[in-house]
Amino acid sequence: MKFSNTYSQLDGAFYQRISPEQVSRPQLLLWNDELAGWLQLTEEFCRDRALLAQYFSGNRLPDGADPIALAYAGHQFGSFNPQLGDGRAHLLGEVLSGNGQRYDIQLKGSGQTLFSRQGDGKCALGPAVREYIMSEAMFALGVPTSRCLAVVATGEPVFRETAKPGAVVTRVAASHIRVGTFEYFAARGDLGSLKTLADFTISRHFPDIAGNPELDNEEKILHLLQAVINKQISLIVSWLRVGFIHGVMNTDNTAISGETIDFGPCAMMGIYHPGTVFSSIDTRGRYAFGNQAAIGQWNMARLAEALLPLIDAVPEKAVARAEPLIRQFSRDFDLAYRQMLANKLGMATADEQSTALANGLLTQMQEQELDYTQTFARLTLSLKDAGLTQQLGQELGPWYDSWRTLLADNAITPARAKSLMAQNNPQVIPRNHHVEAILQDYEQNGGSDSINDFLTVLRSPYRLLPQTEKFQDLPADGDRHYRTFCGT
Ligand SMILES: Nc1ncnc2c1ncn2[C@@H]1O[C@H](COP(=O)(O)OP(=O)(O)OP(=O)(O)O)[C@@H](O)[C@H]1O
Ligand SMILES: [Mg+2]
Repeated sequence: MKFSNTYSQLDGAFYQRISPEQVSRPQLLLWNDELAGWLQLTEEFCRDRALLAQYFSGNRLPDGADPIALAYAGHQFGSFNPQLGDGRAHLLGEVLSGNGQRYDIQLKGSGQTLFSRQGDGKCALGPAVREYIMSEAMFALGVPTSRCLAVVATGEPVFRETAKPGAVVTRVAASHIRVGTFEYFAARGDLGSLKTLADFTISRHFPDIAGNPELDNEEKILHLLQAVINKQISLIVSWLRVGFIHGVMNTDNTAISGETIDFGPCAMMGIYHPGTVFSSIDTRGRYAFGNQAAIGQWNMARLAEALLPLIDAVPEKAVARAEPLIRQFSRDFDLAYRQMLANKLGMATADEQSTALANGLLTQMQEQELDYTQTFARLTLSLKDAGLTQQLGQELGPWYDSWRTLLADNAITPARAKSLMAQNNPQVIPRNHHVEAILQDYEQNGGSDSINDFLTVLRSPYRLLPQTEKFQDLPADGDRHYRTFCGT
């Protein structure tokens, strides 16, 4: 593993330098070969599973690692907490992929840090495996996301309501800079660090801004804000495309890189309803499926606020420059969202008719309590299947005919529509009941026979494999009783 660390070269205000805690009996449960290859880890490094268990439990540091726990703040359910930070995570360092992209390698569940507050610094096995499964599924679905390289069981219990087996999960992300990282320095009035962070972020994630000689320093900050907003818009539109509910879109869980991060209470929507919430602590539905765009905008407003001192020394002037970008979020989101829905219905561009048609379908899905993924998947297949055409014609009534008519009116052949739809409508999502069954196996038996089959299916979400059917049945209760937890 060849580290090339940059964040740990920043000054001590940004992190605590601290090693992971030792664990007693590390055992490598999951190892992501494909990701290891992408990160250019050598075969020799990956061969010895006992050694990998030592490295990715935190027991032994790979050469060149420089472990740190990052400082950050964040708005949690709307309330500001000035001091969060990695309370159970250690960033080992950064590595470069074959195409020169830089990735953080971070252990989570690896022990207490300065930022642990009341927490034990640990992670239970269930949430670690959930993070692995969900992030692999999201990656295969084409959604920007952090990924997992390994899950190592620690051989030690962690105490939640009851004793549970413990684990360390290794996360790989373009960086771990969060909206909350900016808020941390802004709230302290530490403008020097805020500026350092902005420069670091621009050169790491948005080199085009850094290298643009036409921009002065203040304009660079505005461009940074716009670039982060654009990434959030694409991210949330992809979540909505596949029916993903993040569940805890706090600003400390909003990565500047535009990747999905923190899979704690996330879930997939089955039956379409914009009000769908599974997280047990989200009692008011702040992070409901259909609220995610508005929350994305709210989070970007918090980022803008944190950046204000770098935009203009006079607060009113800074606000006047940043505010239009936040306002524009809704319009840009709406455009991207309508485009995504048009694509899901086989049309390359959105117009009033495609939007009206899509809204009609969503309303009908809500009223008839239809499964979101299955409905779009069946519509896709129906373009080449007369039996399914007839079935859907009956189930969806006049809507189905008006869809086919609109395609025909726009001279879109069924074959062309199908090929676009097949790229936008997954046949497979990580269904909540299957994810839970596997997590239960891990918690009770230390492993699961079916995880490899499940991962194989999840890694080809746009194709039906022989094993697919086994994992795509709908939950008996329509997930009406399903609840998720933060996993802390
Ligand atoms: N068991 C724990 N011990 C110490 N700190 C914890 C623990 N669980 C969560 N925290 C801290 O509480 C805050 C919010 O937790 P949250 O569940 O959003 O994050 P997380 O799942 O630990 O990490 P991440 O956002 O990096 O995926 C973070 O500062 C996190 O480090
Ligand atoms: Mg978090």
